[in-house]
Amino acid sequence: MVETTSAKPKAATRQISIEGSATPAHVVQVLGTDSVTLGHGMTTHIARQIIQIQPSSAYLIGTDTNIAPLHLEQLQNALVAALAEIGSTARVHAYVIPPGETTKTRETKAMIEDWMLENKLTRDSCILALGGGVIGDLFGFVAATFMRGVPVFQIPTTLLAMVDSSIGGKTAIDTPAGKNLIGAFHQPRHIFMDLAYLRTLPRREFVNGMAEVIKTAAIWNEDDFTLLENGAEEILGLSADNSSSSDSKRKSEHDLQLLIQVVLGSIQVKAHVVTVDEKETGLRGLLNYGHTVGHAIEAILTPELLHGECVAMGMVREAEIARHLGYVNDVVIGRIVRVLQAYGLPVSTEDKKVLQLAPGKHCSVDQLLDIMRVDKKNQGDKKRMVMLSGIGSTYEPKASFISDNVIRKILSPAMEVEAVEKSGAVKEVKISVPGSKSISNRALVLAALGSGVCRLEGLLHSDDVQVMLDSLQKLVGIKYTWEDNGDTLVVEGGAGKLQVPHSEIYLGNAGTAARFLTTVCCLVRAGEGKITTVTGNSRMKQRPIGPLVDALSSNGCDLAYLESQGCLPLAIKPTGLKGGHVKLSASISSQYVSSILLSAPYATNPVTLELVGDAVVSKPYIDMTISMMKSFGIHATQDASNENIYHIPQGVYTNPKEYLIEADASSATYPLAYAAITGTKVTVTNIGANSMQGDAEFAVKVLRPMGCTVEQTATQTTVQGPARLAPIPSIDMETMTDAFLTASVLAACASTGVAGEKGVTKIHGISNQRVKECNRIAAMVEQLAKFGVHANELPDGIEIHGVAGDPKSALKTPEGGVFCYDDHRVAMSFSLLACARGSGSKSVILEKKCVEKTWPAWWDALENILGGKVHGVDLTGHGAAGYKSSK
Ligand SMILES: O=C(O)C1=C[C@@H](OP(=O)(O)O)[C@@H](O)[C@H](O)C1
Ligand SMILES: C=C(OP(=O)(O)O)C(=O)O
Repeated sequence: MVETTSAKPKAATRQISIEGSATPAHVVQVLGTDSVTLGHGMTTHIARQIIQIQPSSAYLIGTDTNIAPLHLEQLQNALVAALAEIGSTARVHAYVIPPGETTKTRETKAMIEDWMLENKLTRDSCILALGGGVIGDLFGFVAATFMRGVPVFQIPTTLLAMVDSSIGGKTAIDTPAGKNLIGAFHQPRHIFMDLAYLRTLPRREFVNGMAEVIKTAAIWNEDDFTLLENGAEEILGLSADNSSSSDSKRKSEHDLQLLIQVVLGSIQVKAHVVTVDEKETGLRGLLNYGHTVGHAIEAILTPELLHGECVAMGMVREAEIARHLGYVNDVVIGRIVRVLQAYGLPVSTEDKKVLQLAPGKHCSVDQLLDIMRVDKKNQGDKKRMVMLSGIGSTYEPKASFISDNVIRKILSPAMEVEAVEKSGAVKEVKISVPGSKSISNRALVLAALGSGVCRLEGLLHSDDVQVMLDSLQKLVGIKYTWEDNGDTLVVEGGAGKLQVPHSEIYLGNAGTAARFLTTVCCLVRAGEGKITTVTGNSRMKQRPIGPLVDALSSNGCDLAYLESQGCLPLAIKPTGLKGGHVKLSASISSQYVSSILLSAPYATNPVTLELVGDAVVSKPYIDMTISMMKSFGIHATQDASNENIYHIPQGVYTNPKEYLIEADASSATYPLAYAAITGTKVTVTNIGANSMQGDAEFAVKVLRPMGCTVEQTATQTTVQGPARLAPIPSIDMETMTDAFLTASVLAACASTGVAGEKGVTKIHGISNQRVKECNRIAAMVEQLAKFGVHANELPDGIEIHGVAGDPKSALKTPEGGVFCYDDHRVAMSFSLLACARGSGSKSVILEKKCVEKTWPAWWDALENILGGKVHGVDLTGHGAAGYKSSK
């Protein structure tokens, strides 16, 4: 592997002062000469420089009808004045075309050329491309071929054109076969980037350019990437139509310096890369990160979606391909996704924004692969794309060859899982599972509320944690940095300082984040008249939060339901939490209890929390909360005479220097169950009896009674599956509710060993699983039936009638595929049942992406570590009606 990371070079740069501008400009070298001037308010300078660098008989400004009314006259006047200053009689012309990619054609090029010929422009003329990427590419290409080539100056007016297309001399037009397929390398004489132009750039266009800035940082420089991660709100505030920033604020020196830092960092990389590899024989190909998939998406979604938006989606997919190939881990994907989302860029073609902007358009995998066939980076029929090896580094110093099979697997919405063939000797597989969702989200709340710096090691990188990180950034204003290639997150706590966020707190379908942060939002005191909106996805808007809201309201907090009673979204006023005696009903979710516990130290008075009503569920999670609060310096205690009463002292969490997050015991149930269901041996190397998670007992309490050989040490768990799984007549899984789905698919394969007799397993204590990511009990009954397994609901659980005899012959093909109800645990559990089917059989698991809630790399782990076989399938298009998504 070629490490391209350490202190990678950027192009040489010097500062100059510009007449009439208070801000010094930066001059960047490309191909050994001063080629880019980046400054603010430089029209006069630009005009004088152009006529000095390139004395000509005529100057033709090429622009479009969007830019012309804003900037053309000013530039024309400046040129005329500059020419007059030196007594030149050179002509100044303008050619204005309609805006947009659709004009970047052979026809427009011919029209411009004919006009130039008619107007007697000669070889000593010069073209000035004033506009975005289309103008730069098109007028650049006109310049490349007019009279065998005339000089061109690039004057980009969009962020995208500044950081990307204006540098490097690529010029082109589009043809029906694809974008930029006909063109030439024609280096500009100079590129003038006047940041004042960005003041008129709409926010969406600004964000469009940020996609390329993010891309460049991702392949080249982690520090630049960190700046983008932490500065999203501020950087977005620099866009023109940002309502919260007035014109005067935008023009402030600090903002301008930040903008210069962001743009300069990016163009220095591009300038360096172009200098090393002008004609793109290797290194320059790295700038195409995200573009192989991105261009294919763009070909379908243009003009509704912009180039940067498509590249953003491409970056995520290409990073996922790198993860599948083992080059990067979840941390990298998490950071890429989070930073793109922070700037409002779409990260998947299923993104709400994409569906709104391009309704009715669909990117089928076959179509995407087909479009990729004409990518310029391809060698013959071999596709190439840029593989990251970390943030700021790439696997090769050029684009890598990737097989269609791999691309299909990552792009497909569904996964086909092959049955696992039993081989003779059992070999042991070792696997470490990702960090605990529950512990990650608690640790983040604690560290953000605490004082001092905390290094969180082993954090989970998944959707649920992502929404927590984003929200804390907004609520507490904390900044993060990553160490050890992203394995450690360094959080500087706010010591209880909180603010009403500028935008809504969106928590997807993360129960922990939604519940924990509802109380944190009540803690906010400053910001009278302002409101925090807490919301989630459509399922989260159905999941109950009423008991928590009731408890907080009775304590003087002001929360209002914005849609349905008892559910998100909520409007929360910054009242602070009064404290004292708080009564709470916790029979639906223990997360309500953890929520109040976590925030209680910051109440005005010490909190006594009394749990009332029916029995409390998921008690191990409450113990986990108390134990973690202790690690952060606050000792909550259970009342000596009433175990339903907790006393929480006031205080501020003291951040431990380091906090190690346990691996996820619920996730560990899947590889362990894989051993159980396939009769193989699996060791989960990072979950053992020492864990504070209830689900860590799954192996001992569920797998062992089912006939597995289980060895559990303090830190790891090994399971050897039996020849036949035995049913468990009755088991209470109240302390490990999330693991009941895993147990259910095992129970489906369990039999008594008596011919023709079905083994029945009854799971109790899990009734609140009806209000999780979906109604999980109903979901299991429905989907098990597709495999020919009968199950029925119990008031507090599920009864499963295992197939009599060998599951290999008894389990049927789940016709229409397994619906996952957008529930990660349904998807992971049924992917195991698919492994247990007869030789050669294949089962389709729809909505494969839902695993990203807690284990984004599950499919990679199933195939690359456990030894399962999976294939990407895209059932949309043919027979799609049968595959309705539950979303
Ligand atoms: O506090 C936590 O981290 C969790 C508590 C449990 O929820 P309930 O208390 O609602 O059962 C569990 O299902 C969830 O995945 C995580
Ligand atoms: C129920 C779950 O999640 P949450 O309640 O945190 O959304 C889960 O992970 O299974």
